[in-house]
Amino acid sequence: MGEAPAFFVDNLQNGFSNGFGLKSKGFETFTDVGDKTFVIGGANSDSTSSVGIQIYDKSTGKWVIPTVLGTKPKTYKGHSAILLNEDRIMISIRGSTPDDCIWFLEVDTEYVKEQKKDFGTEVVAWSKGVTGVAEKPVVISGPSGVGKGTLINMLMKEFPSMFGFSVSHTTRAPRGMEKNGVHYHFTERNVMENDIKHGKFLEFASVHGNLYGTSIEAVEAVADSGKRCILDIDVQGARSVRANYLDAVFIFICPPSMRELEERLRARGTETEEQILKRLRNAEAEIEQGKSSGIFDYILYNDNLEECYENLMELLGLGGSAPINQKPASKVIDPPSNHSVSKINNKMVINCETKEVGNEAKNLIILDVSSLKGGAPGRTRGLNIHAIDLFSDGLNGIHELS
Ligand SMILES: Nc1nc2c(ncn2[C@@H]2O[C@H](COP(=O)(O)OP(=O)(O)O)[C@@H](O)[C@H]2O)c(=O)[nH]1
Ligand SMILES: Nc1ncnc2c1ncn2[C@@H]1O[C@H](COP(=O)(O)OP(=O)(O)O)[C@@H](O)[C@H]1O
Repeated sequence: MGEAPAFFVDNLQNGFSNGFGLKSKGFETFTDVGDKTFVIGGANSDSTSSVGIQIYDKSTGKWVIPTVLGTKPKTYKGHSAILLNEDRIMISIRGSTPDDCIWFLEVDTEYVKEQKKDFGTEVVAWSKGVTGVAEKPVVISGPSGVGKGTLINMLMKEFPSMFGFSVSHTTRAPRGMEKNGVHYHFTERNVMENDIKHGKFLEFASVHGNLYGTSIEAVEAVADSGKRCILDIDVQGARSVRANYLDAVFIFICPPSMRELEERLRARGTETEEQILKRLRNAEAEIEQGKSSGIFDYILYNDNLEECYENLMELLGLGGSAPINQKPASKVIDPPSNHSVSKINNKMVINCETKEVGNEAKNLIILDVSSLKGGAPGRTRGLNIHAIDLFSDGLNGIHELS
């Protein structure tokens, strides 16, 4: 049995009385979850404004402005909204770019419940909906000077369409050849601390006296491009990723000896004597933890560089003549400005009216949401999408998009 459309944004236009004494500006949707009503949009009638969110608590009769986490939709020209699994609202953005049209606003998921405890406020969290499921990221750790960067560069050079580097944020100063946004996002400590507070980082750590961290966006942007993400992070960061987040392959790179490590660090010539000594002092503890903490799935010794690289490729499934299974970038859909959303069992139906010259077509986009993975603070992956064209003479065809 089908269910009635949950909400059509068009119903609210032209001063529709919303029952809350709130003057509609034409872009809001109202979604009930328990005794709360989530009012999405309408913060600003400017067509390019970002989506505002307010919560009406029916039990207290009060309005609440929640803490909003995650990356929001880039553009906002109105939307349709529908409740999914009682804990998130699926939102399709009108006339947006194809990679930016399906979003989820989590309102009562496990992640949101945890964040509510931390913030002591109402919390909602955005995550972008994408098709496909990303390959496991690769976390590479090891002491300074062991050769992590060298190995990662070799991998990225040989398989440029397969791997993408997670560009970390750091408060340390750039080295001579380092480019902002390529090697690191070089940033001020107060800016980074504020972003950490607002849940934008997957992990962060203080290393050799500076703050380093992986933003959620850095990892997700690589996955969105259909590539496998490589993270070069310290042991503390690897521990956090292991504990909090994702299924990844964890690799620790060990030097053949402390003496060799020192020689490599000095030969690299990028640090002052004081910085080299600090890195060497920290290296002993890092190696100790890397070998014994149970964080890492593999330990590789980087004595001979070529051999170590071969071993790295082997454990990433690239050894010998292994085929390179390049996954296509996630496909997403593009609902036109004139659309609405409804729900039939566990399928979401986006109903699009399109007027082509000499041809009036109705296009249904069916989203199967039964195997969603992930969610805030990253992406909601695994959307299964089918498009159905209905022309005036009936069902014309079904196109599977993913
Ligand atoms: N936790 C964490 N560590 C990072 C991150 N980015 C880099 N690091 C680690 O910070 C340490 C210092 O990195 P860097 O200043 O580039 O010096 P290098 O290791 O001597 O090349 C290394 O152990 C990196 O793996 C990050 O985003 N998070
Ligand atoms: N197996 C190896 N043998 C000799 N030198 C190496 C080896 N691996 C890396 N190096 C050199 O050691 C220095 C440190 O390597 P780098 O990749 O910058 O380390 P990390 O990123 O772990 O700090 C670089 O000058 C690099 O060319």
